[in-house]
Amino acid sequence: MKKPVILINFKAYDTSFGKKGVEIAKQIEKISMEYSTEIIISVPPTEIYRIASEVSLPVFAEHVDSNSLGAYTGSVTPEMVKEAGGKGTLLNHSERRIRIDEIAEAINRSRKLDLDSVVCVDRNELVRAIGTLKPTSILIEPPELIGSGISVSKARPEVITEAVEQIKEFPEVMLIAGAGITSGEDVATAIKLGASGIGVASAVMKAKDPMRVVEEFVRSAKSV
Ligand SMILES: O=C(CO)COP(=O)(O)O
Repeated sequence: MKKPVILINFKAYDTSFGKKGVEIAKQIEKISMEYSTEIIISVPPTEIYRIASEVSLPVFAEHVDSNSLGAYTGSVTPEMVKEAGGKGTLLNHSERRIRIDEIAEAINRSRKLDLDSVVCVDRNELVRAIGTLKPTSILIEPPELIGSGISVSKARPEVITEAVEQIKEFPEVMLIAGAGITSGEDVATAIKLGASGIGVASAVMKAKDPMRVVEEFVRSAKSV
């Protein structure tokens, strides 16, 4: 993962899959190329293969299961994500919590497969505990701000600065921040507060013109 990290989490909006999902991914790819900036997208499991085949962006899973291969109906494992063309995974998103032992197992399996792992945490108290597991990155997101349009950068800047302090114990782990990011200013502020980048969903996936929004985010991230 390269700084500034811009991670767009597709979630499960009506724009997140099928033709619309591919269309948004292609628009994001255009901006990524134009500004020579890596943009990571995390997409639903059904879309990993299709989107990874259509664009050159790093495609992440929004979640993986940590069970081994075998008789586990419905599971999506790191091995499957890798084979589908994925480059990494989100873990423990507020909308998809998993246990700490599952997080540890998923990080280790991902690492062995050369997949990046981004572990979401909802509060500062978890940064150290997750940091010891050495994921590629920790994404801190106060849940009450997710999807609110009120950004963590403006409403809870101390969450970012505290997490940035705590992550210093783990120099190989990046700290990114998200929840309610809607403007270029929100992106720039998060980075100025010490984050290595941002995670975002609704401001892009629900936008009339997602390309314009992504362009504003990338410009702001690069301007810091
Ligand atoms: O959950 C998020 C990204 O993982 C943030 O969501 P919003 O950008 O919609 O607040």
